[in-house]
This record gives sequence, structure tokens and C-alpha cells, in this order.
Amino acid sequence: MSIQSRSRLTPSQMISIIRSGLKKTKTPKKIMIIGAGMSGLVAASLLKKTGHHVRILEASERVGGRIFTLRSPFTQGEYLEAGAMRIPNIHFLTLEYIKKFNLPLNRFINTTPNDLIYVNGINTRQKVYEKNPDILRYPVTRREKGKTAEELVRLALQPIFKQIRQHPRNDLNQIIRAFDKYSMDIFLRFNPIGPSLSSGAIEMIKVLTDIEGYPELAFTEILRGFLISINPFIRFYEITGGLDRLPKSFLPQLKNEILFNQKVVRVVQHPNSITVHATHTKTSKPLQIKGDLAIMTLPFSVLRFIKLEPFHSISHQKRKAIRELHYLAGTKIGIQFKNRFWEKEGMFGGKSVTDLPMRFAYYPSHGFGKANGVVLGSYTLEDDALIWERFSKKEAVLKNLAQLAKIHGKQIFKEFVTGTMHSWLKYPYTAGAIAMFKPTQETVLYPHILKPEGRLHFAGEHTSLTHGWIQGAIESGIRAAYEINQRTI
Ligand SMILES: Cc1cc2nc3c(=O)[nH]c(=O)nc-3n(C[C@H](O)[C@H](O)[C@H](O)COP(=O)(O)OP(=O)(O)OC[C@H]3O[C@@H](n4cnc5c(N)ncnc54)[C@H](O)[C@@H]3O)c2cc1C
Ligand SMILES: N[C@@H](Cc1ccccc1)C(=O)O
Repeated sequence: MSIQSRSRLTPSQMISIIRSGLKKTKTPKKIMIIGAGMSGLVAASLLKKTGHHVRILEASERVGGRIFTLRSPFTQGEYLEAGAMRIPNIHFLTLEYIKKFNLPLNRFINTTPNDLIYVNGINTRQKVYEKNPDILRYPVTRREKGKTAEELVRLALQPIFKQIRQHPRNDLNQIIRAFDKYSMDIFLRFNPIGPSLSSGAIEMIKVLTDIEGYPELAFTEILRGFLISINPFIRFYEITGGLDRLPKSFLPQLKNEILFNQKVVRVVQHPNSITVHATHTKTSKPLQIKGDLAIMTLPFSVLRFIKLEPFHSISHQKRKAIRELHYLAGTKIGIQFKNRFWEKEGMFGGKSVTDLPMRFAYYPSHGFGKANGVVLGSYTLEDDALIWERFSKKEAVLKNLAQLAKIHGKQIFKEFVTGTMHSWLKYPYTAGAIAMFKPTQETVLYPHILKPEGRLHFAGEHTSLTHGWIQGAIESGIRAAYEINQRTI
């Protein structure tokens, strides 16, 4: 069965499910949902509304999972988005739930002409670099001279973009899967359908598009990221007051169904039921809940430590996918400053792009002109994140501060208030930031990642092809709820 035929729901069907729910069930079932991140909350909300009895088991003491608005140790209502922070205007499912809960949005300013660039020891601005990309002194060839990193990416990927435009069903997944055996690095170096690039051009792309930490991962995945990150027509938004307002909006409907601090350790399938075993994270008291069906939303990196019994209730291919699916490391450092010195430099939102260990910094897109603010001082993924793991939070904040001083000047030290670091690799309930395929894993693993196994269904961003976005989590929650409801109507 082709991967495509699995995704039975069209975008408009998913929108109408969000608006009007799934078909009412005539045979209400008892359904356990493991994990209260966006995928679990969406599935539970839809299944409860349809008449099923749902129970959500959540290991932490909060909803949201990788939507994690860190308000401590910050003061004056400031916060750091330790996980999700921006919503592209093409993520219609995410925006539909934001509309449904009537949450206020403001622009997330992803880039401005005043973005700082600090690479190869050169300190310049986006607007200067765009006029003369060679100012960054990357050793590019004559043909590549005068081109920005985005222009070099377009040069290399032009034939694919053309195919996507010409493809009758405009089916991106079908097209790019033809290149699933390549990593982004190998594709750019030995381009099978377009101009190959020099090492200098590839280095410039990796640093300026922030993929130098993981270029050996699947071309398909990184291309999907490029189709958003280097698309000049994409606008980004954030929820005013913090993204955690989105998962918290499910609480009025689901507050009686969520069991917090319940860490699931085992799932056992029986001929006519399924039992979920959990341990209370504060009291270690065991809990067993029996029901008809269950939805597993945990990242596979965590699921590897959970017993799924009896052994043969789970297919060989699913167990292989759980072992092999790759998770990116991801780390964010937030630093609060007394004054918004960056705004005095003309930076309202936007970012600093560096080849320093901090990599990219992002400046708040809210509270302009306020007395203080929290800067996302460092956002790193994969290899770039791993090198920060050896530091304590305090050490990491001070090292990040010193690197920010290289680009903003030493005056920032006296503006420093507080800071913290959040490592998703170390976070016990994800053990990684986001799923990201290695070459061939989309073709080999994907069909088995979302397939139900008996009474156990699967959701979560990793079970979509929109890895690393709230959109993927929501899409999977709708799909899993639809699958379960179809079994019961
Ligand atoms: C650093 C980072 C930046 C991101 N940036 C963006 C962005 O800008 N925009 C965007 O749209 N998306 C972004 N994302 C992706 C987005 O946050 C995720 O795709 C989405 O939140 C995942 O939802 P989920 O339900 O699949 O998983 P999760 O949110 O991980 O939910 C899983 C839940 O299961 C719980 N759990 C784990 N183990 C157990 C257990 N044993 N028993 C019970 N419960 C358990 C966890 O506590 C968690 O609540 C980012 C993610 C990261 C990490
Ligand atoms: N979508 C998230 C995480 C992500 C980063 C890079 C690649 C894929 C996903 C972000 O914009 O930060």
C-alpha cells in the first residue's frame, strides 16, 4: 500500500473535523491516550466530543510537551519559548485551532534587513550582505560569486522546484522521495539533477541556513525545512503571551480526563482489551487502566524504554522503526536583559546569524520599547547542540553572553539580568528535540511508523511528514482519532 493512500484525510476534511468534530459514535469506547502534547490533546478532544470515554496519561505536571513556554527564572512577565516558537502562515491546522480558541496572534519576525551576521570573523548586517554576498569571504567559484546562500540553494534545487510546480498533483512527497537516498550534503555536492556546488558554496549554505549541525540527514527532510525557511512569501506568527496558551486551551474540556504525573511504563494487549501501566512520578504508586483502544503519542526515543506486550502484538517492522527513527538534539538558551540594547541598534525581532557555538540568536517579536526583554541567545540543533551538553545552565548562559558581546559589544554585560538553558536531549519526556529522517528512512520506515498495531494506535509529530512542527502533531492527532472512530461507528 503506497504511503500516500494511508493519509486518507484531505486538508479540507481535517479543517472540517476541527470545526465540527468526527462522526458521532454509536458504540462509545474507553480510550487511553498516552501523552498530553498537542497530538494527544487533539485526539482526546475529538474522541471525547464524539462520545468516547477518554483518559490521558501524562508523565509531567503540565500539558504541551514540546510546546514549553519557560517563564522561570525570568521576571516582569518575560519568557523563553524553549520549544515551539513560530507558526508559518501555511500551517492551516495550527492556525485553525488558534482561531477556534480565539487566541491572539502577533507577527514572529523571523528576519529583518538589520539581522546581524557574524561569520568568518566578519561582523555585518543582512542588508549589506544581500547587496554584496562576497563580503563574507566564503571561497566560492566565479559562477557562485555575488550569490547569497538562499540564491545558491535555489540554483542547486531549481530543477526540483520546477518539477514540483509542474507535477499534476503537485505532490511534493512523491517527488522528493525520489531523492530520499541522498543526504543534503551529498545532494549539494553531487547534485543528480542540477548544478553541483563548490565546498565554499556548500559551507556558506550550511552556516547561513543553520544546517551545519546536521547536513548528513535526509535531503527530503531538510528540503521541506527550506521550503519554509527560505521562502520569502512565508510569514510567521506567535501567540501573544506565550505558545503554551494553545495546549492550555484544551484544559476546560479535558481537565477531568488528564492524569498528570503518570509515567507510562508498559502497555499490554489482550484479546478484547488493552491495559496501560503507569507509575506516579511523585509517589511511585502503580496505576493500571484497562480500556478498548489506546493512542501512543510518545516520541519513539522515549517509547524504546516502554514495554509493549505481548511481544508479537507489535510487528517486526514497527519495532525496527521505534529503534531506528532518528531524533535531533536541540538546545535553547534564554537570556534576560534590563534594556533592549538590540532595539537601539534597529533590531525589532529578527536574528543574529553566526558561526560561533551559539549559532543563531532571536530577538523578541513582542514588547517593543519595553524596559527589558528575553533574547533567545542560542538555538542549536544536533551536533551544534551536543557541544553545549557539558556545561551547567549557569556556565552555558555566561558563555552565550560572552559570544553575544562579540557581536553587540561589551556593554551588554551590564544589561544582564538572568538566563537559563533547556536541552531537549536531556529532557526526560522527549529524549531529543524532533524526529528527522536519515537518508532512506522516509521510504523504509515511514509506512511502519504510523501503522496501528492491534488495539494500539500511533500519533505524534514523528508519525507525520511535517516533522518538527505543531502542524505535524495536530495532523497526526486528527488522523489517529479518525482511525479509532472509524473502528467504532
Ligand atoms: C526546540 C524545538 C523547537 C521547535 N520549534 C517549533 C516551531 O517554532 N513551530 C512549530 O510549529 N513547532 C516547533 N517545534 C515542534 C513542536 O513543538 C512539536 O512538533 C509538537 O509540539 C510535538 O507534539 P507531540 O504531541 O507530537 O509530542 P510532545 O509534545 O512531545 O508530547 C508528548 C507528551 O508525552 C509525554 N510523555 C513522555 N513520556 C511519557 C510517558 N512515559 N508516560 C506518559 N507521558 C509521557 C510528554 O511529557 C509530552 O507531554 C519545535 C520543537 C522543538 C523541540
Ligand atoms: N520547526 C522548528 C524546529 C525545526 C528546526 C529545523 C528543522 C526542522 C524543524 C523551528 O522552526 O525552529
